Amino acid sequence: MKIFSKEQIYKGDKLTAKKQNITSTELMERAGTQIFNWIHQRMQGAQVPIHVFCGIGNNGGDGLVLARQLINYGYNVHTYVVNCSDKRTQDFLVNYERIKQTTKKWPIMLNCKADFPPIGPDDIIVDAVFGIGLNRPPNEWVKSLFQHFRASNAFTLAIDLPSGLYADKVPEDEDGVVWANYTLSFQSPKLVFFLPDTSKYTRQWEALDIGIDLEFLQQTDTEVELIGKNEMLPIYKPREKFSNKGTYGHGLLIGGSYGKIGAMILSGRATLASGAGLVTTFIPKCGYIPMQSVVPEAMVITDVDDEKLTAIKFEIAPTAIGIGMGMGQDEKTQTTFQKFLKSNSVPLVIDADGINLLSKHKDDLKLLKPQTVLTPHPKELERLLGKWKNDFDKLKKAKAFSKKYKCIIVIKGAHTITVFEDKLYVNSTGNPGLATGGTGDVLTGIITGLICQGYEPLTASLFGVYLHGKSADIAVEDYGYQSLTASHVVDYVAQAFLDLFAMPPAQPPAENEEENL
Ligand SMILES: NC(=O)C1=CN([C@@H]2O[C@H](COP(=O)(O)OP(=O)(O)OC[C@H]3O[C@@H](n4cnc5c(N)ncnc54)[C@H](OP(=O)(O)O)[C@@H]3O)[C@@H](O)[C@H]2O)[C@H](O)CC1
Ligand SMILES: [K+]
Repeated sequence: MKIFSKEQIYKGDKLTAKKQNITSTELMERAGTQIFNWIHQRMQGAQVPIHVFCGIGNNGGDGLVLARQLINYGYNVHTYVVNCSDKRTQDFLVNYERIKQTTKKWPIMLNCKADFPPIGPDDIIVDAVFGIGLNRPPNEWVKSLFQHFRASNAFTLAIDLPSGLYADKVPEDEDGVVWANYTLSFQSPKLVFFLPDTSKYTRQWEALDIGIDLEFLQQTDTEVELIGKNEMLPIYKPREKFSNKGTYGHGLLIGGSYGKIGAMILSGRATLASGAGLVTTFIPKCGYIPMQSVVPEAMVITDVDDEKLTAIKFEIAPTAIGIGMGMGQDEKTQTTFQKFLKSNSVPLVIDADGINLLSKHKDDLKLLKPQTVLTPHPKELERLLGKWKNDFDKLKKAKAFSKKYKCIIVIKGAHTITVFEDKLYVNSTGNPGLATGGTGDVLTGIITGLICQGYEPLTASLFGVYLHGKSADIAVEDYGYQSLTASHVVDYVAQAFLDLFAMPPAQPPAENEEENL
């Protein structure tokens, strides 16, 4: 799913009105009606007090459309105008008139703290104060209003995005933002829903289709894309009938050190589970017996050293290599890693200590071949890029780094973001159960296995991240967040593949349909 910038959203609105020969007021009516339908479907007329707080722009206009429709359907509605500026947009004014003609209970003007209404914990707040038009921090009294929302503990539904949250930067003061339970966003979600600094402002979100011009949606290239099943299904490569293990590539995993052979076992198992034809692991001697015993499918080449890697040498011709898992940062390991980078021409995934060694010896970064995949967690990324001011700064630095070294950066996190040059791919699968040792080793194994099967490194990264998160999402149903381990994630990769083709559960026939059976 594309994630549009706010400039693109404004452009899409204009174009839609023009092409569909409708006014912007009609588009607002559509937007407000979609929100109304969403609420009405869930509330079915329940008389819970609904407080609709409208700003003075088009987000406020959406709120007024919603409030009018709720009133028409007999809901218990209280409408407020948060009078934070003397300006009014045209469509706000149209809908302000319309609501005044609908009910004698006119919207209440809020001008200062003394005007705030009481809000009960079982009431509902609709936040339509600011949308994508926010361009400066809210006034002090408006901030207090947002804190009043939060203190009420009422369910808060934000329209388009939580007020006080910018579409494209991190707010300075978290008290100046609405903390929403749910956000109904028009046409596509906003990037801020997925970033560690800003995702806390909405627990859940949903995108509502307001009929923006299809051609515009299809043809506009966005900087950000949300990756889900719909994006992954078309790239899936089916297994051929007349194929053999050679068809699906030979994955080589290099890493491990005394006490960290488990990382390599997990990676090895994951490379196999993702479909590689053959897997070889290159590990220190101490790992030979455990690896052969636990992963009988994998072949093993050992270093001359018992406990660490000192001389990476092999005579096989791998299709893809994953390196760095549990590898340690010994000086001798650094020397052989650098030598390896100089001579290697096989597609490469670098993880963990591989990344740490690159961060310590930044000159080695120029040895990376184009489309090398790096899979850092936030600390490893910081070592690589230096400190950042906030998430937008982090992404800017990551894009510059990716362009400089032509590499793919998989920034691991609650929503893993894969960065390649100027593009950002936000993953939609995964859960907090993945916050446990070894899951990163599994991810590296999966991505390496996918490259072995002919997926381009970028596609393999996106698909690998998606499958890894999906495995965890399925596994968590059986193991719960606390007990989920990296081994479970490997065990459930199969389910993640199968889920790509799972049919949605059949709906029971509607009553009148049943009669016709
Ligand atoms: N396709 C769609 O997504 C549609 C979205 N709609 C809704 O429209 C809003 C965007 O509406 P807009 O009027 O552009 O912006 P806002 O409502 O967010 O803000 C209105 C104006 O408020 C001023 N402003 C900005 N920051 C502050 C502040 N801190 N304090 C006071 N006032 C502020 C600013 O104007 P200025 O001239 O004063 O700078 C804003 O322009 C979108 O989010 C959707 O909800 C459409 O209804 C349908 C299509
Ligand atoms: K809002």
